[in-house]
Amino acid sequence: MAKNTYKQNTPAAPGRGNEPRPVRNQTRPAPEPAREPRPSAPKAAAKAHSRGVKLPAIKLGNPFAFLRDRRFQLFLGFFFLLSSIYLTIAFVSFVFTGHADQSVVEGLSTTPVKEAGQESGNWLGLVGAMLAQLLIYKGFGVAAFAVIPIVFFLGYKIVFRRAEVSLSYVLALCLFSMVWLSMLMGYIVLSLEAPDADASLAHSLDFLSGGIGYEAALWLDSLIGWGTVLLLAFLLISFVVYFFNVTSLNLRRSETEEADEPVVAVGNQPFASAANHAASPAASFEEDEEEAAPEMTLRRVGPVATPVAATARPVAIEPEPKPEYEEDEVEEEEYTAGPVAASGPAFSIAAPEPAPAVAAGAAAVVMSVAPTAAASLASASATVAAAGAVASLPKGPSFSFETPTDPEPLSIAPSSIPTPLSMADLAGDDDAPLPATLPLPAPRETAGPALQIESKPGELDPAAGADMAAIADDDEDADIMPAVNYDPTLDLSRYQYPTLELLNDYGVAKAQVSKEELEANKDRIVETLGHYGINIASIKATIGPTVTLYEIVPDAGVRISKIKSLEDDIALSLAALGIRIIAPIPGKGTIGIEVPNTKKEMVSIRSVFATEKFINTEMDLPISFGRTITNEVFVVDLAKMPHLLMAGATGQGKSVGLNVILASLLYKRHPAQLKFVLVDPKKVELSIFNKIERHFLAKLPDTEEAIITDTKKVVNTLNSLCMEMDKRYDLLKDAGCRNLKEYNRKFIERRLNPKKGHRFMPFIVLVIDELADLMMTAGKEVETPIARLAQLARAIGIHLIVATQRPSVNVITGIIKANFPCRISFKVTSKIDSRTILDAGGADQLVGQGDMLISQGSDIIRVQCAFIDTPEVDRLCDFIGEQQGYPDAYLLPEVAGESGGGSGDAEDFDAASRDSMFEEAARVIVTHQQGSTSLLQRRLKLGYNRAGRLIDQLEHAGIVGPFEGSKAREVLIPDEYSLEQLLNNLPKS
Ligand SMILES: Nc1ncnc2c1ncn2[C@@H]1O[C@H](COP(=O)(O)OP(=O)(O)OP(=O)(O)O)[C@@H](O)[C@H]1O
Repeated sequence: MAKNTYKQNTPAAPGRGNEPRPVRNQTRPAPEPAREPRPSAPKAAAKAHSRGVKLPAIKLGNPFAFLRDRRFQLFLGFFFLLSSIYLTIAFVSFVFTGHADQSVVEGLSTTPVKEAGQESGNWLGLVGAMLAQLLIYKGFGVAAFAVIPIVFFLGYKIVFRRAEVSLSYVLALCLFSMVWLSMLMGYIVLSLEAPDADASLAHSLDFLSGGIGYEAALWLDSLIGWGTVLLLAFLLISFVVYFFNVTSLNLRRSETEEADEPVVAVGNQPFASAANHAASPAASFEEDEEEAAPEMTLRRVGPVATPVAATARPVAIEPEPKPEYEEDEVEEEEYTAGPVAASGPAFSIAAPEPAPAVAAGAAAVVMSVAPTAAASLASASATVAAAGAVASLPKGPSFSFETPTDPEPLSIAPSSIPTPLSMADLAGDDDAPLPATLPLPAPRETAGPALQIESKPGELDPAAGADMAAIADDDEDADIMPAVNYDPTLDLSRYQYPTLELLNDYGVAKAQVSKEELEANKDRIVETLGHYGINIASIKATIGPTVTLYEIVPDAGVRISKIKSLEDDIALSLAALGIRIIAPIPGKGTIGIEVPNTKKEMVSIRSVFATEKFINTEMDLPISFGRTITNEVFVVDLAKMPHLLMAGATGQGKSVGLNVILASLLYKRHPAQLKFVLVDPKKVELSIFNKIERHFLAKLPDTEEAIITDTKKVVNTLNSLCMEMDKRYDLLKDAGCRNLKEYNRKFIERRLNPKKGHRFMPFIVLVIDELADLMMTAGKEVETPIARLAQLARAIGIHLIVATQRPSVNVITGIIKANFPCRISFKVTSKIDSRTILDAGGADQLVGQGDMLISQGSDIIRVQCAFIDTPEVDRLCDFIGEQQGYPDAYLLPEVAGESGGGSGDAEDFDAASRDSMFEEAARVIVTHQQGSTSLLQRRLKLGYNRAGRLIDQLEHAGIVGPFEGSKAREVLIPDEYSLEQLLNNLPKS
């Protein structure tokens, strides 16, 4: 990471009034010998700063904003559409009237326009005649007709906002055809002009080539004579090879036959519905040998791919006449049933290397980032320059500070460059997803080049196709790859990834710490440590979004443990909230003191999403949390975590944090690859995500709402997830895979048979917004499945994110904690809470508003969580929700006895048979935090039997845990307030 660090060493400047206290230890080693020369730009800015000149904020205007005005777009789109009609008529007319109009157009300089217009024979008047004359006669001859599809396509794409092929595809095809055909025609016309040829015929046909074609042919003819024909043929072949990505000439199945294959839609849930399985990739290697993956042959990736996505249900396929050569190898229905055949002429085949679209996307990233990075650098250098002024005030020990320039662009690309801001656009095609996000190499049918070839390894006898199927079926580890990869995103192939435009643009972030603040803090740190006899060799300050880290190098001989033991005293002396001491900073041997900035900088979600680190990440489930103290974007992979426990007192940024996690995943994953199970006992926090039910949510069968707000239903959902987990493990075992990634790869490569129950398995992320609520009402019943999932679900792609306001040991029990190695804490109210969640203090010292500590094993990192506002989440969900989705949410396995719930479920707690002293007994138990029958007997003066019955009822209500032999039962409700809430929620007798 590049940082601008300006170091300023002692000695103190003479004559300044407020020198720091003299440092006691005069024998400390001399500070760094030489003063680093500072670059001139910061120097100038430092001067400006010291003169009190405010540096102008760099603001990027948006001169092209009108391009996003939909009215303007429609105006432009219709203009192009009508222009294409106009050109067609003008060109056709030219064929009949062109010769006559020639003199009219050429005589325009001498004839008045009105007169010329009346003389013009073109059906579209003088303008029609001029256009045709320019493009056909002087330009490319009849090949100029190729301009029309380009103009039409532009209009269509702008008006309807969709297109089955990319603009670059149409442009490349039409422009090449135009130039090549024009040259060919030019050569033909030239040949007809040969002395022995019919001159009048040549003259009447010279419009065929146009001026450019004719001149080019003339030029070539003079250079290489009839070699022109060979050159033209060579150009054509080269174009076909590159444009259609031809890599093999295995033409056993002719292209025409392929093109005749019907387009088949695949069922809506490739992983859920049996119908879909029937039509899914298996087709190429079903049980019978005849189903062997046929030799892969040429398939066009053509413009008609989208019907696959547009069709909601599997389409019945009429058997086609079999191509003769296939008779021995392939059963026809099988061959045409899968998504392979589904594509017919519109089909793409996974290329082993990234499709050109990917490369284009990468280029787009670089290009788009450049202006932004420049802006951020400019702003950063301005800040650093200002900071330079501070560093030039030498006082006390060596003091330096750094304002890190951003490792990635700090700001987002200016909105005047709309295209780069679109995540989907970065892939090089409007319709394509981000290449980096897709773990699958398969290009989408709309994005890639039009024709790709994949052939079976050469050493295999083509006639042995049937054997291949048998091998693939029986030995799933066979090296032989079936020809075409399965694309799980095919059902929603037109799905558009959310764009950054949906998020608020807060402009370029600025460091908010003034030199006075830095100086004052430094002085106080030096002074305070001096009080305790700790002398400092140097201090370095790093300004982060929320806190500034003062990195201290103590004098030789000072023990770090001494500083650590003085943590509270130092914090008291500095008298600021949120001082955190890190002694030593891991891997550095220095001591860190984090002091909150008086003015915090808000880290916008857009600024952390618009970074290369996030855009180009290869992670499975990337979460871009925010920025670290050094302003680095903090991106982690949930798949590796593999679960996350989040705590924080109310109002400290937990809900925003959850939204950041969900938004990160929504930006980077396709609905086929990820499903959320959302549990929201607070009922309002996650309800906003209802709109994406048919895209990204999972639910139990026969439930109305995908988001679970009723705590009683949570137990069923958790049990259902456990069932899903067990099922997934069975499938993994059957497939001989160790984890989901391996399994899905195998499935995509069609090495697993859907008829044996195999399916593409999306990641499932379970989000529980308030664990305390659940533990209160269902206790062990939720704890057990949560612990089980947390222990086992990692390998099969089920990840848990559990949040709670109350990080007490009643809620975050030992068993839960043990299975969540990655924990996040926003500000909590006490050191004890901090220890409960992080196994360390510090979270109580945070400053709130998204300031958080992330503990992964032994490392604790301070991060300012990005901020995403509710309207932004709303827009994101609308954007996804308005697109075509699956017919229903992803269905989890059905749990037996679902409606009734298990024993102890508060739902089946019989209100009528409840003891009249039930509530009183509950209060006694909770007040004393002791679940014993004898306590009730004593306090309520009851007989043993009645007290025993009451305890049973309390267990049913989830207030006490189950019978544990001689020990008192565990009390599941931590305090009276929670108890009152629970009692209010119980059915009344
Ligand atoms: N990352 C952040 N950056 C700036 N401000 C934030 C951030 N996170 C939260 N805030 C501020 O704090 C307020 C409360 O945040 P949030 O609703 O996420 O708290 P919470 O912990 O979920 O509270 P509760 O548990 O009561 O729902 C927000 O409305 C916002 O103003």
